[in-house]
Amino acid sequence: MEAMTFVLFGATGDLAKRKIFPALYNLFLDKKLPLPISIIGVGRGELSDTDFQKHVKDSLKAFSRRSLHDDSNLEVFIRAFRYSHVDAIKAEGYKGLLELIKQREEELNIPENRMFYLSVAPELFNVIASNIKESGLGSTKGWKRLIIEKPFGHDLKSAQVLNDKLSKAFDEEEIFRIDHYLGKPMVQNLEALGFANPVLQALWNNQYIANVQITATETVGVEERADYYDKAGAIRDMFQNHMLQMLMMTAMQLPKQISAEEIRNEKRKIIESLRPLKKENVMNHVIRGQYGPGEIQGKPVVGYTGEPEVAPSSLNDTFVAARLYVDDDFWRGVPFYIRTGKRMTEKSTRIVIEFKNTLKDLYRGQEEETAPNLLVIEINPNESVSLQLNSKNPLNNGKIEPVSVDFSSKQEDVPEAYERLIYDAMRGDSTFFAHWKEVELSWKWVQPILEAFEENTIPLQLYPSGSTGPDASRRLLAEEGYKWW
Ligand SMILES: NC(=O)C1=CN([C@@H]2O[C@H](COP(=O)(O)OP(=O)(O)OC[C@H]3O[C@@H](n4cnc5c(N)ncnc54)[C@H](OP(=O)(O)O)[C@@H]3O)[C@@H](O)[C@H]2O)C=CC1
Ligand SMILES: O=C1O[C@H](COP(=O)(O)O)[C@@H](O)[C@H](O)[C@H]1O
Repeated sequence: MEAMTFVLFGATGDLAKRKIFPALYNLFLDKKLPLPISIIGVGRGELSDTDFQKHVKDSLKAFSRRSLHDDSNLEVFIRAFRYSHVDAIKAEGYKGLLELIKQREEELNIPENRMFYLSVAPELFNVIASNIKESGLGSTKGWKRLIIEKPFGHDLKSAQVLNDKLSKAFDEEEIFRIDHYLGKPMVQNLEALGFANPVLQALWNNQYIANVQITATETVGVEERADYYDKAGAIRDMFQNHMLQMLMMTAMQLPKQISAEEIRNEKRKIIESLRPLKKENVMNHVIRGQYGPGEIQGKPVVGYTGEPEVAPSSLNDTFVAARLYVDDDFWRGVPFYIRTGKRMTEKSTRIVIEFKNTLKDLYRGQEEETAPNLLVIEINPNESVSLQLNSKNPLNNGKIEPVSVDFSSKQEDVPEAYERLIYDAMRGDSTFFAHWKEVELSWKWVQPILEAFEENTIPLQLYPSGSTGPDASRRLLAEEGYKWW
């Protein structure tokens, strides 16, 4: 991998501390960081390089997946860090930043390859990108790349405006839009599951699959993020990005070759084939929920509107379930059910493929009913792939019962999503980053839902904290004779 300068805007922030520094450090330990490397943190606070290096070290102590005990390497890693005190919205500060970048490039004898990571509030994305361009930071003899965090826009229009502005400073292939779900090992594994197994490949269509269920539930509530979350809701926070990305990854077809471009093309075809929703139809396909008071792990918790900094009258969605259809030749007629919510019974991200139960009638009249075959892909916190089959149980009078065959072994010490994604961006591999077209089409698809929620034309279903969500979400599946797995 080529040597580079890694400029981190928002270096004193929460994400940098919890995810980005630990990711860089673990890449360093795995010898996946190009050395020497120049890492420059940017923030408005007045920190010396030594203060900043201490801040990085403290973050690693608190959040690295590998401990720092007896780590003689640590000092080598920490010495790569410098700090630049810049108000990123003011153009004048960039002169000093450029000088520091150049000085370090010379000292370390590294080429002008520059990675700019914007771990700052989204309102700053376009002003920083434009300042990078105008100040000459982006005029390099090597390459330049931009990593940006979510949220990418607040709706279709704002996302388009933001993209237009970013594209004045960076080309599409230079922009790496992080969706951390695409860095999860099991989401990345979807590609191999579908493409490297002819058995599954043959069954991956509407002839054999009855429905697909994609779930991401959490036990946590809004935490300290009410300011952002109350304007975003589950629809923008999880559904428009992570959930639709998982849908695309699950439904895409085998590309002609495995490359970033081909895979992203296949994903795009899926989002293009999603049956559009009309605003007046949203209530038939989408459930909007909000958590009320309840219990999480035996402890009482307040409802959403009782959370600090949430207005008592807030109608914000903390739960969304929806039924979608991919109207292409492979998936026509197969419902995709998606649900995501906070303050639910368990933390679980999983994809369940329910196969058609074509042999159900064979056992009718014998007081037995076969369960459908299920392919269960556990993404978080467990990582596993299992297949539910039917088999006679000799310990129960030979009755047919579902058995689960597990194909995975728990891997210890797996790199975290941020490690994988930062490593990919450093190599220039954009396979697991969201292309602008995917983002735009996702916003386009959810836009009628945003409007229906805004206009309050669909009921807000309250569910108790610690439950599996509103009853209406179960009815959504029951209408077609299914249930959530
Ligand atoms: N935290 C998380 O778990 C997640 C965060 N994200 C996204 O990541 C981004 C960062 O989030 P997070 O770290 O939580 O935010 P924080 O508020 O914790 O940090 C913001 C950072 O931006 C810096 N900053 C703010 N204004 C300026 C400015 N004018 N010039 C230079 N630096 C500035 C702050 O430094 P200073 O005050 O010193 O200037 C601080 O380092 C956001 O886009 C967020 O949506 C996405 C997923 C999860
Ligand atoms: O992006 C986000 O994701 C987290 C859930 O991520 P996970 O990796 O723990 O499944 C969610 O809590 C947060 O609200 C959202 O912004």
